[in-house]
Amino acid sequence: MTGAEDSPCRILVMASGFGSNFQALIDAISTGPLRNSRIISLITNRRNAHAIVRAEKAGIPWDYFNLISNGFLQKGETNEQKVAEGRQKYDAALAARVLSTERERPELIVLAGWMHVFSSAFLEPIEKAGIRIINLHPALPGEFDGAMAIERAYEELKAGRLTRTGIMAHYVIAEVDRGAPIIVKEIEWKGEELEELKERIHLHEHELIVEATAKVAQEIVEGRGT
Ligand SMILES: Nc1nc2c(c(=O)[nH]1)N[C@@H](CN(C=O)c1ccc(C(=O)N[C@@H](CCC(=O)O)C(=O)O)cc1)CN2
Ligand SMILES: NCC(=O)N[C@@H]1O[C@H](COP(=O)([O-])[O-])[C@@H](O)[C@H]1O
Repeated sequence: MTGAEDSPCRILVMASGFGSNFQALIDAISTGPLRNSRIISLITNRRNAHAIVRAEKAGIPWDYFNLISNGFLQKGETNEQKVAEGRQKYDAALAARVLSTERERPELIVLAGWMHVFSSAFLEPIEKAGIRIINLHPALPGEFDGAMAIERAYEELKAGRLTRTGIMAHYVIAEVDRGAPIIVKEIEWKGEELEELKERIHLHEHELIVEATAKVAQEIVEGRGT
């Protein structure tokens, strides 16, 4: 890489859990497939997320920012209006945190097991700043949107209503898991139990998230200044 036009794509990863896909991205930067990128930071909404340990081992700055712990919603609140208001305020504050002039600004946000549904309060300011958001989802387009996708697919496979499931990386829009697909991979069921299927799916996910992130990062790097 020579000038600013060839500097690595600045990536912010958001993860809520074990972080094996985050680790796949970290490893891909050092081993080559993601050499066009740099992970500038991790944001997690779960203090016990193992993704934090991975960030610390990799020397990647991380933030913990939680809907309840950071005071946007009372624990156990059931009033729908209060919950909606709290989520909107959290989302707006999270966007402000991402866009703060006190931190390096990302060009791409990768959701790697981020378990919080964004409202427009996050999506709009991020889109206005020209930052793309992509998400890894363990299902095929239009199937099993939302959380627990693999478990729900497994029930359909066992019932004989499906013979395959799949995974995808997609752009993030307000409608959950309905953004334009970037890469889609079908995964045939081999008759295995749920945990074995999950393990096999996760291995495919680790490849797909790197491939999709590298593809979008390259488009960003090549599109700078155009
Ligand atoms: N507006 C969007 N937000 C998010 C998207 C998206 O496509 N549009 N993708 C998700 C990731 N995701 C599936 O890929 C997903 C994650 C979590 C949930 C969910 O129901 N979350 C619950 C809380 C669940 C929990 O804390 O365990 C919630 O937010 O209330 C659905 C889909 C990321 N965000
Ligand atoms: N709807 C979003 C969703 O279900 N994402 C899923 O969370 C897991 C994160 O694993 P990880 O923490 O080991 O990367 C992955 O299976 C990913 O597809």
